[in-house]
Amino acid sequence: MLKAFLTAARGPTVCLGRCFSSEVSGAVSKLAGFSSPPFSTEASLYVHWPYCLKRCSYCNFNKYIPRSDNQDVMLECLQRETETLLKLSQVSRITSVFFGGGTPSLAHPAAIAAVLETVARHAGLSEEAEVTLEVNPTPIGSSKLENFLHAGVNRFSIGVQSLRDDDLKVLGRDHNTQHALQTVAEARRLCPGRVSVDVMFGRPGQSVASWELELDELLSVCDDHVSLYQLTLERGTQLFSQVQKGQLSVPSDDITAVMYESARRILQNRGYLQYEVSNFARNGAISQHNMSYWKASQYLGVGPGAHGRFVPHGEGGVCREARTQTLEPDVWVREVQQRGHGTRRRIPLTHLGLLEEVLVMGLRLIDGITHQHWQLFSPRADLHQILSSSSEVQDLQQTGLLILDDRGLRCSWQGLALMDSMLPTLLLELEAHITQGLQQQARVSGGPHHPGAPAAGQGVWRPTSPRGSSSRPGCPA
Ligand SMILES: C[S@@+](CC[C@H](N)C(=O)[O-])C[C@H]1O[C@@H](n2cnc3c(N)ncnc32)[C@H](O)[C@@H]1O
Ligand SMILES: C[S@@+](CC[C@H](N)C(=O)[O-])C[C@H]1O[C@@H](n2cnc3c(N)ncnc32)[C@H](O)[C@@H]1O
Ligand code: SF4
Repeated sequence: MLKAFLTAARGPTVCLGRCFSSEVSGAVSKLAGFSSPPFSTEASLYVHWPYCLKRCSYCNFNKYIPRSDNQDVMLECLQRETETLLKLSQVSRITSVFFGGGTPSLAHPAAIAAVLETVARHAGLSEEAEVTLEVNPTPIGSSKLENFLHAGVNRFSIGVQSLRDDDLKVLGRDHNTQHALQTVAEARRLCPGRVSVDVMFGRPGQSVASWELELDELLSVCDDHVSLYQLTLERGTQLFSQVQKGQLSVPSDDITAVMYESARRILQNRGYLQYEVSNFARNGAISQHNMSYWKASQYLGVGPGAHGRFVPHGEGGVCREARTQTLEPDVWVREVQQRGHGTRRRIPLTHLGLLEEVLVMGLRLIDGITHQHWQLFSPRADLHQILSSSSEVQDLQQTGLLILDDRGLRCSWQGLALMDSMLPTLLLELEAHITQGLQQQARVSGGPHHPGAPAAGQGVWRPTSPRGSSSRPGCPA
């Protein structure tokens, strides 16, 4: 199963404030193969709320326990950074907004409303745009749901994680099963058809039989969207050291593979169609925002540690950049107050880097990557040209794990669970094809690559190493 998180390569960090003029970047693009993604004035927006009431034992996301109430200053800075990034990207329409964290349900509903107003003031935000808020199912979170709805939220993503009190304790959650059930029921009352639940499997002490029973219980109370994540032991977390010391044990890879397969079957039997490695929906309730990641669309990331991918048209940029905001909230606040944004890392994506993202993210989808979609990013080389002549790719097709046909490239049902092991082959073929093209181009134009430009594959975002099996969220955290 895929560990399909994207992680930053330890490539060169682009100096903040440096910008390419269109003319220079155009010339560099030609020789170094920088990306010119399809021109778009649209983007989705991710907003990170970095605070939690307590640390869950397994979590290594960017979150902090607040030392004091600084909601006012956080709000001011989130608004200011949203404004800055909207101007910089020249995006005129935001297609979806996702408030994630951390625990964004700790924010005042008025803060959520104010961020949405900022978006609407500086770019279009249509009435129909999906606006998701992650909710921790504590009594505090659920009592505010109605206010969040009035603030403009129209989709709730609830971190249920488990319906077993003992397991919730081991995970260090600050809710119990009763709280989770109440929150899901209240969210469904307010937002029918637009409630998602996150649940984790592969937890300490879990068996296949107990997991199947628990999932069945969850499906009888939940709404139309389920995200299923395999618990990943993250270095530096309490759970990691408990397992290292032998105080707790987690199911083996073979067992978690069986858990994943049985969950896929149970969800399918209950009418939830799998549309991505970790995501299942009934009645077409797929997550539009996450879809923008898997389709490699532009997105802005606002708040500490948020990630974005966009072309900074506002300063004459022509290639897409992978951007990360400063992680630590106090430092991020200072930076936003001083210069309007807390962007810490800017990495211009090469043509190869962009295509790698299209491939890695797109293959997570059950429908994979269509030829039309690929062509938007790679008008000159289609998927057949890049992959068909490779004997390794042919082997993957013959074993029934990978499909490359008139529709495009995708994993089979069986292949989706093994995508991690297929990616290196596909990425190598892609790299070889693009590098060959660049070498030919350099020979024709009679010169080496521009000295200041990263070579193809350098300073780009790469998939994590193909180890182990995991269905942790395919989102850019
Ligand atoms: C980062 S949390 C933020 C939402 C919210 N604070 C919560 O915990 O419900 C988003 C989701 O990531 C998933 N997640 C976090 N840490 C994980 C881990 N170590 N392994 C697998 N999934 C994880 C959980 O399912 C969680 O609902
Ligand atoms: C784990 S996913 C869960 C999504 C949920 N299952 C759903 O369908 O709505 C959400 C988490 O990923 C992380 N995340 C998503 N988009 C991000 C971005 N652009 N930058 C940084 N973190 C992001 C955040 O920690 C967020 O809590
Ligand atoms: S899992 Fe959610 S609530 Fe728990 S520490 Fe991580 S972000 Fe906070």
